[in-house]
Order: sequence, then structure tokens, then C-alpha cells
Amino acid sequence: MTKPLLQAKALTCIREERILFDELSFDVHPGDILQIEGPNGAGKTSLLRILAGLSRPYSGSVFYQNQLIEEARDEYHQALLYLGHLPGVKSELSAEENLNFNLKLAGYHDAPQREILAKVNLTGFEEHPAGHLSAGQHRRIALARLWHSEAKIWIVDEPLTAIDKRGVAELEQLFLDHADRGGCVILTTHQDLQLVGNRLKKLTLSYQFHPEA
Ligand SMILES: Nc1ncnc2c1ncn2[C@@H]1O[C@H](COP(=O)(O)OP(=O)(O)OP(=O)(O)O)[C@@H](O)[C@H]1O
Repeated sequence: MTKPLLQAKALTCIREERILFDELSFDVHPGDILQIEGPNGAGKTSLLRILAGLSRPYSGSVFYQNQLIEEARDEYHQALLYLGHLPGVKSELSAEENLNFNLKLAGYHDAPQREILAKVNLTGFEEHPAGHLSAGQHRRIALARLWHSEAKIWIVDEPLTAIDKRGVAELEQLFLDHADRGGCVILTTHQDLQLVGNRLKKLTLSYQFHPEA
């Protein structure tokens, strides 16, 4: 059995006096594709943000290769690609400028941007302001980074929203390839994944309603 890349240990998250999850523990290994599922408001995004080190749990810890993520900040930052559910794309910049900005931020200075944009089907739209593109094209700009990433751990929030059928199949294949290379993917989606299918592990969060005492 391979050593886990990421471990959640006894994570509890409370938002506005509601317990979203309580003492949640799980391991993510190289090769895993883990779908966090559950109804709106169940806490999927909150969990992803905690795993990415962007917010703190009420209690519990996240470990990257046996080290607390707070204590392995630099290594973890190198190993992680987090794409939140808001694409992080600036409307006034072109598709290519946005990608260029995101890649440079991630430390990639000589990435083949046009090739990457071609992979997400944005050939011909490279110089269009992102704000003039469709919702799916907008999201594809953010997702393009996945096609040029050396990060082992991908945490992606709702990557399939607004993406067409072919795009979904391409993304699923990308996730499979990444997992086959020893990476892992943790994602949320309300869609059924067709290609990833039996490779998929699932973690279900339920919406817990706590009426006032
Ligand atoms: N920073 C915050 N401050 C206060 N409450 C928050 C915060 N972030 C999230 N919440 C609340 O936590 C709950 C869970 O939100 P979260 O976004 O994690 O759910 P989700 O499962 O991702 O939902 P969806 O499927 O709609 O994206 C919601 O009720 C939300 O209002």
C-alpha cells in the first residue's frame, strides 16, 4: 500500500453555529480520484478550502506526507493546485493574458500558452477579453492550468460546471492520466462522472439541519 499524500484527521467544521462535518477522517493516496458529494450547503467547498490550507477547521488537522500542512507550507504549496469554484479569471484580460498571469503566479515562465489554450478548445479566442466569452469558455481559461501543472495534488471545486459533454470527457481523461502518473484529484461536482467511473472514490457530506434549541 502506498503512503497517503494527504490525510484529513478528525476535521470538524462549524459555520454560523451549524456543524458541517464532525471528526471527519480520510486518506488520499497517489492514484486516487476522490469526489466530495452532498447537497448544496453541505460543506463541500468548506472542506476543500480546509484541505488546501485556505481556511482552518474548528478542530482537526490536515497532513501532507505525514507533516502538518502548516508546518510544510512551502512543500505543500509546490505540491498543490487548487482551483476554486469562482474561476479566478479577470474579465478585462484576454484568455491568453489570464493564463499567462496564472501560470507565472504558479512559477511557470515558459509555458506553451497557445498549445494549452488549444487543449481547452480556445483556439481563435486567445485575444478575446474573458468578459466577452461564454460561461463555459470563461471556466475553460481557469481549467487550462490543469494541462500544465506539475502539482501532485489537484483540489478542484466544481470543475465541470458550464462545461460541455466533450469538455467533461476531456477533463475526466486528464484526471485519469494525472492519477495514473501518481497524482491525486479531489473534486466536487453534482454531475455523474462517466469515464472515471469505477476509479472514483466518494465521500458524501450530508446537510445537517440544527434547529435552534
Ligand atoms: N466564510 C464563511 N462564513 C460563514 N458561513 C460560511 C462561510 N463559508 C461557508 N459558509 C456556510 O457554510 C455552509 C456550507 O457552505 P459550502 O460552500 O461549503 O457548501 P457546499 O456543499 O460547497 O455547497 P454548494 O453545493 O452549494 O456549492 C453554507 O451554509 C454557507 O453559508
